[in-house]
Amino acid sequence: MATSVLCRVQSLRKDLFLSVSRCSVLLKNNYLVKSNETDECSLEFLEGDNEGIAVISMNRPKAKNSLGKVFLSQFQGCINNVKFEKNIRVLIIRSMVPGVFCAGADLKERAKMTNEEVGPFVAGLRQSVTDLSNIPMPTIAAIDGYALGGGLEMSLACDMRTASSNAKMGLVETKRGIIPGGGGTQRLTRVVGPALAKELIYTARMFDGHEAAKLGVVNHSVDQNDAGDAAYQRAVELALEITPNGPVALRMAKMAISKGSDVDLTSGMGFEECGYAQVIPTKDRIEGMKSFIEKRTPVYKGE
Ligand SMILES: CC(C)(COP(=O)([O-])OP(=O)([O-])OC[C@H]1O[C@@H](n2cnc3c(N)ncnc32)[C@H](O)[C@@H]1OP(=O)([O-])[O-])[C@@H](O)C(=O)NCCC(=O)NCCSC(=O)C[C@@](C)(O)CC(=O)[O-]
Repeated sequence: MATSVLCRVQSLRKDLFLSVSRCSVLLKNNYLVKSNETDECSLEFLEGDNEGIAVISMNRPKAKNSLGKVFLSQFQGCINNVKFEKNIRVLIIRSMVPGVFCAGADLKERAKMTNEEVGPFVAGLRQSVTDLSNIPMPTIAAIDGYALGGGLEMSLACDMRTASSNAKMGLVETKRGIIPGGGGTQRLTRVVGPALAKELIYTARMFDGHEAAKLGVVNHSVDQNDAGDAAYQRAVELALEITPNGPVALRMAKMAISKGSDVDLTSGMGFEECGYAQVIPTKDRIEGMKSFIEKRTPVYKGE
């Protein structure tokens, strides 16, 4: 069973407050537990066998999860809250809208903006996607449908991606007379290299989940199931391979790989050294060795 949460009581933002105030809430462990199905983005912490996994669910059916002002504000709220969760070891981003992950920029809302408004709005969108990429724990995007423009950019800001066979992905911005603005020019290039990124962006080509795996855009592709959530199920499986491992180690590995990928090898080794220094004083490091010697499963506490 999942516990849905929106945000910490102490950090309620006005827009989130308005959203929360419309739904039934109760206090639990310092969180406002929500049950408002009209929220465009919500955060939940899985329990039982899936404990340690947080899920951001996108749910804006009428506009195919496109990135409008309200959506982005709620998405940012989810990110702001999950990043401080010491007990969360993996974050999954999924859609609750059948057949679509995210349709990118909200083109109808954008059409009403003046030229002066567009630049700052896209800068905010870019920052939200960057905030997602900077979340300290491992992240997985579960792509069970269309992931276009900003939708694919959002998934590229995650550490890993799973996709279903019916997923359709693409940085289609040039078809709309713009360029990727949520980090796609940079992150797709880092994932597949400049030649392929250029081809995909210049052509605005769309590709399915299996093609995406062949191109290296996603880690795993799976045939879609009757429920339409095969990529999400694969993401949970992947998360469950990660959750038993040392939480501090996971975060330090992410930091070293992410920061190291942007610099030369020698500088990258510096990030590895910094990350390693953080795990040395942890109780989890001792537990890792002790459990091996005692021939039992380690119990990590993130300390
Ligand atoms: C996703 C499919 C294939 C589904 O295709 P479909 O299943 O045939 O559904 P549909 O096209 O009938 O869409 C259903 C409803 O969702 C709406 N809708 C759907 N997408 C959007 C959208 N983006 N913005 C606003 N509304 C959208 C659409 O207008 C329609 O509303 P209705 O006509 O029923 O009132 C199709 O709808 C589609 O092609 N959508 C547009 C995809 C697209 O071009 N996205 C923008 C990319 S540019 C970008 O993301 C820019 C960025 C982020 O990098 C930088 C920046 O912010 O500028």
